[in-house]
Amino acid sequence: MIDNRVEEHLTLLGILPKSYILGLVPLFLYLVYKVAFATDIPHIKGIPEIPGAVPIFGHLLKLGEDHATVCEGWWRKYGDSVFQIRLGNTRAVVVNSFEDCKKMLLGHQNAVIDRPKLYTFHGVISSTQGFTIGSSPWDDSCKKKRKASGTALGRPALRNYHPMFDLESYSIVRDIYKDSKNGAIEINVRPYIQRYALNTTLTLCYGIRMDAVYDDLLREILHVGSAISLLRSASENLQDYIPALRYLPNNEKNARSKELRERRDTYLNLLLDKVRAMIKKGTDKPCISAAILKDQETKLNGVEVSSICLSLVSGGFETIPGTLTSCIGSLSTPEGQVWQDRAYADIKRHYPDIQEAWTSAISEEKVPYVNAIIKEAGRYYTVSSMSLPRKTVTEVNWNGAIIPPKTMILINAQAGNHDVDHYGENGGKFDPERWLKSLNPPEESEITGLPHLSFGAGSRACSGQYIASRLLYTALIRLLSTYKIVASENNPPNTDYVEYNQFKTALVAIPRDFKVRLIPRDDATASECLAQAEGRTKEHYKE
Ligand code: HEM
Repeated sequence: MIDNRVEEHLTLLGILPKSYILGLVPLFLYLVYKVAFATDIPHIKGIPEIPGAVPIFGHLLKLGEDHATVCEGWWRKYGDSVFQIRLGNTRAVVVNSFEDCKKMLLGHQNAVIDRPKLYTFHGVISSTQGFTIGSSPWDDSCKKKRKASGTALGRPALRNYHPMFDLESYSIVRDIYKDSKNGAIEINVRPYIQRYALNTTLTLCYGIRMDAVYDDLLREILHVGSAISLLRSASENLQDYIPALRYLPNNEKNARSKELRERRDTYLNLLLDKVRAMIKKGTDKPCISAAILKDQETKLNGVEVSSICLSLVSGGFETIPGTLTSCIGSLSTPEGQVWQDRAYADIKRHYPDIQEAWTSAISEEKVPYVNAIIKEAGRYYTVSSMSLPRKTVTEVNWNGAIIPPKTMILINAQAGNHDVDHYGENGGKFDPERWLKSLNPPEESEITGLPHLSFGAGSRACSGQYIASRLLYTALIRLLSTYKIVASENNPPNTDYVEYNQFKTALVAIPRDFKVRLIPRDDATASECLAQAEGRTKEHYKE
């Protein structure tokens, strides 16, 4: 209400006539309503909205830091697997059960092919190197980038990478053998796996790798990448959904984003410069950036090349370590000793000579028990718990309710992956044997369709899923055939599918640190496997 004295004042001053001021009141109230309650997409009829949204923030405060777990709780509390929420000024549809996630991603794959643009990530962090593929809206440029990455990461391309799988997985065992004094000292396996994942994508993109686990450039890339992943979640970035916050003085989010952007630009430019220099000297290795830089006919521009390399580097360096480290955590528990023994017996069944297991692991994924462990690790530890957000390009008719174009769709992969209606009563437990139809001998169940939601599905599914499976497989075969892995008594792993993650706000989970003790299975064979791998890789990579 406008106070009478203010009205008189303004009227007396001759600024506004009284009737005019009264006329402005509804406009003012409308504007207040608009700012406090309005969303990009109006309420969607026929899809329940979670109660308790507050002005301006909507459900953001209720969602807290761990959106996947809170949404899973809402699904169970209110009984609707699909519901709408308000993230500040943005309306989003959240999908929770396995069947509904599958139906949204596969049944409506053309309609949900787009990705939303967010202020902090797209507007500030990505303003120089372009968007990663996983964050690019669906347009011609994204199509070209997805095609190029699909070629580099597809199943047929894997055979070109055998020497790289050999070298990088050998390096894990070589260094943990050395640093743990062949099992005498407990170690944290994550840094070795981080180097494994990062070296793989750096080799693919730039033909460059770092041999030391604590190499400065390697650690800088990992540090900046993780810090950026923290800036991509809704709970960290209220300014993405409440635009007024962007204009606060001393905006720390923007300052931090710019600092990280500069640090990322520095190493991406350095890597590309190294490739240019190698091309000039004729010493460049086969890799994506050299191929594109040398190919004058290429249809990709400079920003697109950077974006592809950035997508591959950031696509793998946290997802692989998150999955593999947590998987090793579960295998190292007392219960996990049985799984390890069965996996070892299955490796020996297929490869009575362990050296053959080492050499074959780079080119074929033949051991059913190890495949079962990999599927279960992917499902149980849903490292990207809310997947990557999607946006509708056309209407989606969801059981009669019309979800309009441009609506944000959030796939709660964590909820779908632990859905007891799909995976049975023990859906909340880590159990590799759920993927086997027989144990003696282990035989994989035939899966038609989607085993789990961790790689997404449909039109924007993970481009790196085949290479990811091979990386997990090769490393596990070599580790499990060399060591029995036992959890540290003082620093054991947290194997809860929510609590294993130390940063709930990050886009990709970062497992809490833990240590394991490694008990050598057969010293003589391990030394022989390492010596042979060293010989092979030296021969292959000699200048
Ligand atoms: C365990 C390992 C991995 C997991 C759990 C994972 C998970 C995901 C998820 C959930 C998505 C979004 C899918 C969707 O919207 O339906 C995605 C997209 C993507 N991933 Fe992965 N990823 C992994 C490894 C990798 C690797 C190793 C690479 C590259 C070397 C990679 C490259 C990509 C790319 C380029 C996209 C974007 C696809 C698009 O938007 O069109 N990923 N990944």
